[in-house]
Amino acid sequence: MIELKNVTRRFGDIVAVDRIDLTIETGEVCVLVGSSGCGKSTTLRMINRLLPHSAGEILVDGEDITGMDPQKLRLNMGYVIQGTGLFPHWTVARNIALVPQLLKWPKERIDERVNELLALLELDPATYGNKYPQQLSGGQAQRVGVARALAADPNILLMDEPFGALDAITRENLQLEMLRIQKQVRKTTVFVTHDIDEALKLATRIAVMDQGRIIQHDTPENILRRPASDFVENLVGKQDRGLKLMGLRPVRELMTPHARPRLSEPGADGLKEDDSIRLALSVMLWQDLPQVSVFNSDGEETGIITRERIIEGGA
Ligand SMILES: Nc1ncnc2c1ncn2[C@@H]1O[C@H](COP(=O)(O)OP(=O)(O)OP(=O)(O)O)[C@@H](O)[C@H]1O
Repeated sequence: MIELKNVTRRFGDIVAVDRIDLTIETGEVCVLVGSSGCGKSTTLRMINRLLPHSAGEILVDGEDITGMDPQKLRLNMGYVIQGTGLFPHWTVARNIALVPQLLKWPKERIDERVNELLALLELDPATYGNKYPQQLSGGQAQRVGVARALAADPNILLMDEPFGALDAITRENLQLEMLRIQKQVRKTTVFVTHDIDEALKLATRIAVMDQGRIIQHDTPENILRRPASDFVENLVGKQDRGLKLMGLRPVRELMTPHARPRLSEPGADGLKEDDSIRLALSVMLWQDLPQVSVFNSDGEETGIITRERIIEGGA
């Protein structure tokens, strides 16, 4: 758990972060969102003590970080930044091995861990382990950055606009990867972005910041349904809130289940129970279908979702 209590950071006369209180529970993904210069990165960098705070208290699992050895603190916090920060003259494998090496893990354990992480990030270890960062695409390099942050299995993951420089498709893929990985590894994560759609997709809770203050800290659903101010309402977009809410809900919630799962033809068309209702609607509109089949993770058809049901209960 991470707790910020009445935390302030000044740069000369500028108050970059202004008396914020924020609690991030273990296993949560807290996304800090807000316009440029509102204090997101400063907040993140105070948590791993890259920046000291000017006032207030920051606690990690109940312990005040001011009294901790900064190196030790950072070894327990993976840090991912935009543009990756990979060492250009080191291979991918050596970059990922950085923290385990600092921790003096035995070589075999490091090799095993590097391969395990490359596989987790869907990069073939034999193909990518010996490449250099400049031989990778932006998306691949960013995956390596995430692998490096996870290398020594830290409890906490700090991510500062990690996908900000990527094209829309790569970005979306990495967001999906991150959701998948988070299901497996459940790290307490603080993620900075200025993209509200990214925040809605990834967060268990969103902290909206403006001018150094946190103006709302809530679940994505509540941020959409009950924005605390005009600022938050404008940030989430007044008009397409209904669609954004549909994006948060899985098909499972509105499907009509079959009495028992049915075996399906290999490659049969349809949606997965975890797909969003927004995706279901999009598929139906695009293919002009009144309903679509829904499949479970074993590939069995478990029900259908209809256009009518979505319109009745979608948002
Ligand atoms: N090292 C520094 N020296 C002086 N002022 C700084 C420094 N770092 C940040 N600031 C100021 O503090 C404020 C908050 O900056 P911060 O980088 O935390 O914002 P941000 O929300 O992360 O913005 P962005 O999305 O543009 O990265 C800004 O006014 C910025 O100019």
